Amino acid sequence: MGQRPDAVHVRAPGKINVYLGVGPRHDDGYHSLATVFQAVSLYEDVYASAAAGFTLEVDGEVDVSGVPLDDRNLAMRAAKLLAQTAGVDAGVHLRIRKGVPVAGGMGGGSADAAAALVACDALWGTELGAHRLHALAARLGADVPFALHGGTAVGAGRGDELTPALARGRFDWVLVLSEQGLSTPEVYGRLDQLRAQEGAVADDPPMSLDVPLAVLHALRAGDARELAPALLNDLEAAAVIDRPDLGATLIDGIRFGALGGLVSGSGPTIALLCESPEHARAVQDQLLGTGRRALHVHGPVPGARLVG
Ligand SMILES: C[C@](O)(CO)[C@H](O)COP(=O)(O)OP(=O)(O)OC[C@H]1O[C@@H](n2ccc(N)nc2=O)[C@H](O)[C@@H]1O
Ligand SMILES: Nc1ncnc2c1ncn2[C@@H]1O[C@H](COP(=O)(O)OP(=O)(O)OP(=O)(O)O)[C@@H](O)[C@H]1O
Repeated sequence: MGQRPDAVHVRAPGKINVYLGVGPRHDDGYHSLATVFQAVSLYEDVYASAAAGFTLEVDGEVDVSGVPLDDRNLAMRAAKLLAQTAGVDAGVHLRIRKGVPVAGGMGGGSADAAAALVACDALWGTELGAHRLHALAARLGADVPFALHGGTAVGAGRGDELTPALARGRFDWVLVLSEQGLSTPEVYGRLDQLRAQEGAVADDPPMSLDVPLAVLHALRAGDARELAPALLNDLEAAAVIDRPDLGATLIDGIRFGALGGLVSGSGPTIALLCESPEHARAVQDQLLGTGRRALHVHGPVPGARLVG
């Protein structure tokens, strides 16, 4: 056991799926993925302090009314899973300050879970190490390992089998937020329906599930112009069917000069790729002018980290 602080602060990022290829659905309800995550500069801050039991409070810069405060909360589940696994006989009070939109397709809850793992590991001095923390993260949700990892990474399997991707420089994104969130399982379910309607049948040859070389090359080159035409999200049609306004936002983003754009993860956040910070601010201003909520972020940024 290492030194035990009374309180710790961990920061974890939201993410964009720069590429999201969705393969077949398996019997466990999960789909095989070929995805590229990029962690962006929109953060969840988790403050953990020593306590007898397990308690939680949530506030933030985004609407937090949809966030559960009981055992359904991913951060709470992360703390309890770590305590159980490491045989810790202590509690924690977690305060989550959310900067990532709730149910926005940017992995905010997953970032909370990753941050809670790192925070409780430090608070309790369990020193589990990166490998075992990753294994716990994967049990909490498909996006949680990436929130620990951060940077830019290729995700296979459920999205939890990660390989770091080389990415040079920085990429500037404008995010357009929605007031109403989308449910991740419902969006995956809608994609299955669309595919069934298109006549895809169970004994079709397996879909090819690889991240295109064009995506990896553009990231390696740090070239937003090269990356823009390669952005793709197989969940986009399923998200846009329920939310036609997202299609209009994408069109406006391109009309205002973004190099390209896509729905982030299961949506409804839209991510628009820009060439430079100045370019992103110009696109952001135009979107703000239409009354939309638009933020300028950049990636890649690190995964869940102790602050201070
Ligand atoms: C859309 C993405 O954000 C893209 O990174 C993720 O695939 C979703 O990751 P997540 O929210 O961490 O997902 P989980 O909490 O593990 O699963 C929620 C639900 O999403 C669907 N799901 C998730 C991941 C995956 N590879 N296939 C799926 O079909 C399943 O219906 C699952 O029950
Ligand atoms: N710590 C948490 N923060 C936010 N939502 C949480 C949390 N724990 C559980 N939830 C539940 O999970 C749902 C989706 O949360 P989240 O904000 O992570 O969505 P998301 O960013 O779309 O997820 P992903 O991109 O990983 O699919 C919420 O509507 C809420 O009911």
